[in-house]
This record gives sequence, structure tokens and C-alpha cells, in this order.
Amino acid sequence: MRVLKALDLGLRFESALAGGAAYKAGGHPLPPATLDLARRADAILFGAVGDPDCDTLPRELRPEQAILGLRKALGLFANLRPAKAFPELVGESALKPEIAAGIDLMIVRELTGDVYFGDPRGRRTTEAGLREGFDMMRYDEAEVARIARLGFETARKRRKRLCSIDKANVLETSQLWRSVVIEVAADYPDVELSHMYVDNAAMQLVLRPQAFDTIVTGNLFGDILSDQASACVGSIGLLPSAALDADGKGLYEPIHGSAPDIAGQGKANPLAAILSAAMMLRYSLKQPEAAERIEAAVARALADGARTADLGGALSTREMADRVLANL
Ligand SMILES: NC(=O)c1ccc[n+]([C@@H]2O[C@H](COP(=O)([O-])OP(=O)(O)OC[C@H]3O[C@@H](n4cnc5c(N)ncnc54)[C@H](O)[C@@H]3O)[C@@H](O)[C@H]2O)c1
Ligand SMILES: CC(C)[C@H](C(=O)O)[C@@H](O)C(=O)O
Ligand SMILES: [Mg+2]
Repeated sequence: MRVLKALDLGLRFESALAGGAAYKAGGHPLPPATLDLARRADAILFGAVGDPDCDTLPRELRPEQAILGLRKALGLFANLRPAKAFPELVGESALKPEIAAGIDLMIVRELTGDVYFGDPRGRRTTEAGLREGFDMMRYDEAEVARIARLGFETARKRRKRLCSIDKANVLETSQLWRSVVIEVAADYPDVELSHMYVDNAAMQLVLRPQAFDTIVTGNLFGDILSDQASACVGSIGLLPSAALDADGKGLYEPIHGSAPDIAGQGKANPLAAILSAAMMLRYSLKQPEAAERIEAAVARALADGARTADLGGALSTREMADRVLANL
């Protein structure tokens, strides 16, 4: 918020509770007033949810329902999760520097379908008297086609290579996914399409991450692979994301969660949140120069040696933000 305000763009900010804070204040993680404000806003900047105090609540009252509910209610089906190596941070990657250098990939993750929202789901007792949990993985062809189109459009603006990641060797859902992606590909002859099973993709992200340009994948696989990609470029504290609807309205948030293990210590890396604000300016508020100013300030701060603990340094959250502000 300090970085956005420093840009002096005449933005008007309103805030509302979501997640554990909202549950504790009023008994629901996504209060109607919060959803209403989100609907009225031109763009949404989201702080992470997740509160260990709430881990034993029924699923529909858990803090995570705030973000899942917003994504679903607002039709935010397209999740863009870029992972790009900062040259100064190559030493912070979990990978060897020569493998980490030059990573520049975009994960296009479907965000309102898959096993996350499948129905039926629940608990039951088997005939043998055992407790059983079940969730349903599903996609219809329209849901796959619309995210595939966005994947191709995204790849077209990048290096024109799209890798669709699935588990079509086992899952019926993935077999449909792959067929539909191939059908959509007919409209994008200029984009090179490849397919990869998700288990191999997890390995290739570590072995040859520079080989990826644009990835299109389902909700669950995209969730997992994006955390992995963050470690390839240095830290989960670096990766922003955009969740977009069909008209480009969006919600912007770091890919990370509430980091309960370090919460309240003032040491979380704020760059993922700051870079999410830059994505918001670019995609929803049509202020590309302001977005570039933020991204350039982050790059300069890192080049100057600004490091929070996750990057091997000692700056606090606030001090890291100060360093970005100083470079704006
Ligand atoms: N979109 C979201 O709001 C979102 C995303 C992921 C997880 N969650 C929730 O967050 C809670 C914690 O989940 P988790 O621990 O699996 O994931 P997490 O992303 O919160 O943390 C994973 C690890 O990364 C570290 N980390 C995360 N963000 C960091 C940052 N900015 N700077 C430095 N280190 C950082 C944490 O300290 C932790 O060690 C859970 O309740 C989960 O459901 C929410
Ligand atoms: C908190 C959780 C619901 C969420 C997800 O699984 O989508 C998170 O992990 C993310 O990556 O945004
Ligand atoms: Mg996640």
C-alpha cells in the first residue's frame, strides 16, 4: 500500500476483512460486505489468508474459503503466475546458478474448476465401517477451452511455446483436458504446443527450468508447480499473481500464504505483494508505466543488495519496502 500510494496515481482505496480475521470478527471468512466491496471495486489487492487457530473449523468456515469464494463468485478463472529469475538472486535459488539463471516462465493456472470445486465431495463411512473422504476432479470442455485460449494468447505474446501439463496417462479429466487443448491449438498455428505429465513436469522444473516458456494447467497442478517454481527463482516471497475474469477484472495476491511460522516477526518478504500491485496496475488499471516503475524499483533494490531473511539477508519487511520506495 505504501508503494502504491507513493506513485500518487489518484487511486481510491477501500478495505475489508477476509479469512481468519473476518471469521473472528463476525463468524464468516468471506462476509457479504467484503464480497460486495470486491464486486464494486475496479481491482482487488488481496493479503494472504490462513490462520492455524482456524485449522479445525469445518471446511466452509476455514479462512481459505475467503479466497476460494472470491475466485468463484467473481469468475476469476485465469491465474497468471510468472516466475522470472532476478540475475542478482541466482545464488538464492535452490538450484545450481547455471540452471537457475535465465528462468522466465509463466504459469497459466485454471482457477475456478478441478478438484477444488468438484461436487460431490465430503465424508462417508464405507461398508466396512471405515471413514472415507472424497473429492471430485472435473472439468467440462468449455472450462478447458477458455483457459487453453488464454494459455495460447499468453504464449503468443511471449516466446510462442505452450506446454500443457496434465496427468492424461491416468485421469479421465486430464484426457478430456488434453483433447480440448489440441482442438484449441488449431486456432494458434504460430504457437508451438507440447504436453507433459505433471510428475515429469515437476522434475523438468528442477532439471531444465529455462526450457519452459508458458505453461497451461489445471487448478491443483498449477498450485503445486507454482510453489515449486518460486523456489527455482529464489523464494516464494518473490512471486506475484493475477486472477482474472473474462473481462480482465482481477484479484492480485502473492502466491504464498500467511506464513504462520514467521507471522508477526516483521521478516516476511514484501516483494511478492509489491509485485502483485504492479500486476494490478498493468492488467486491471491500465497503468503500464506505473507497473514498470514498481518492477524497476524492485530490481534496483535487489541489485543494491536489499535482502530479507528468505533471501539470506537481515532486512525487515518494512525495511525492504523502504528500499523499494527509495528506488521508485
Ligand atoms: N492465497 C492465499 O491466501 C494462500 C496461499 C497459500 C497458503 N495459504 C494459507 O496459508 C497458511 C500457511 O500455509 P503454508 O505454510 O503451507 O504456506 P505459506 O506460503 O504461508 O508458507 C510456506 C513457507 O514459505 C514461507 N513464506 C511464505 N511467504 C513468505 C514471505 N513473504 N517471505 C518469506 N517467507 C515466506 C513461510 O514462512 C513458510 O516457511 C495456510 O492456512 C494456507 O492455507 C493461503
Ligand atoms: C489457500 C489456498 C486455497 C490457495 C490455493 O490452493 O489455490 C493457495 O495455495 C494459492 O496458491 O493461492
Ligand atoms: Mg498455493
